Amino acid sequence: MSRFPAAQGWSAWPAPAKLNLFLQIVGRRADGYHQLQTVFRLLDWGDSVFLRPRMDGVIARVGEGAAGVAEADDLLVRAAKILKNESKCVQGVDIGIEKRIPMGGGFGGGSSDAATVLVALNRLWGLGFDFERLAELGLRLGADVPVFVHGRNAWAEGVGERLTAIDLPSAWYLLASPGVHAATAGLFQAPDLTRNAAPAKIADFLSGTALGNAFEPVLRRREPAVEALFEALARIGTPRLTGSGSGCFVEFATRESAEAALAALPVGVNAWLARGADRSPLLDAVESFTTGASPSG
Ligand SMILES: C[C@](O)(CO)[C@H](O)COP(=O)(O)OP(=O)(O)OC[C@H]1O[C@@H](n2ccc(N)nc2=O)[C@H](O)[C@@H]1O
Ligand SMILES: Nc1ncnc2c1ncn2[C@@H]1O[C@H](COP(=O)(O)OP(=O)(O)OP(=O)(O)O)[C@@H](O)[C@H]1O
Repeated sequence: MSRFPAAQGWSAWPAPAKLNLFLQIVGRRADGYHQLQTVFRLLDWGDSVFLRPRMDGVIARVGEGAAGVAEADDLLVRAAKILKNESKCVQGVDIGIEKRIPMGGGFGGGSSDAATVLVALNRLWGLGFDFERLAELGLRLGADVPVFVHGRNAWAEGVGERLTAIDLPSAWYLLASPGVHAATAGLFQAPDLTRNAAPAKIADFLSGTALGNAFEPVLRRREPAVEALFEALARIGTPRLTGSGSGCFVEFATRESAEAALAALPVGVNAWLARGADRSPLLDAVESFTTGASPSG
């Protein structure tokens, strides 16, 4: 039984993971942030966020939360606080999480959790903020939050907030984690990171000429566990890095081919499968909530 049952007022909301199918750095802003070009692919797999509005105005985390993350630092809690401050809403909320997305893996878990809180609480508190406004608030919490708010696969520029929705073919992914935490801020500072790539176009990605990840060579040099994972995955396909790592993935056209690859991996590789989404499952949950049906709890 769920620790957050619908009978006790909880509603359940998906927080999908993402992959960066392509990532390069084309410049730097005056404030030091790097300007990227990337392709975000949303997955039909991720964390589950549980929300229960409360009338006393208190925002509280219930249960364990993300491992090792203090309540005040938790992106779930920070997202709810930002929304409350901006809206002057008098309500509060209890927040629970079932974490599945490994932290620091480049799968965007913390950012997606935050986006789900913004989008779902906007409904539950009846605020009526549009997605643009929610994405702007989300950007204050992290560069990857806006794409999760909009919920569409996207070509992204700027720091990841200038989004152009794109359609991607259906695909299955073998995801793998080497178990090392890649600190995003540290990797952006790496001296051997290529920061001046020639800008690509969406067509370069779609035709398959732009598929690399600028962090991949840096992380493979720094982390023997990442290099070892790449070598293991090369036996079953073409491994790629997501985000600033350390998570890796291999793309397959069908579920059957992904399953066969998973079965062929050496024992000890921490890998699992996920389907690429056409759009975020969060959008479906929000739309069914609007039409009067309660999301599953
Ligand atoms: C690597 C990606 O995951 C690709 O999707 C994102 O660009 C990273 O996004 P994120 O994890 O949300 O990162 P943030 O929490 O916003 O930033 C962490 C730190 O990384 C550095 N940072 C981040 C994004 C960016 N475009 N340039 C940077 O230099 C900054 O020092 C920042 O303080
Ligand atoms: N609810 C949360 N879930 C996960 N991490 C959180 C959360 N709240 C705060 N954090 C912090 O954010 C850090 C990054 O976590 P996250 O899972 O988003 O990493 P990531 O997948 O590498 O992100 P990205 O792909 O956006 O770079 C964690 O190490 C943790 O300290």
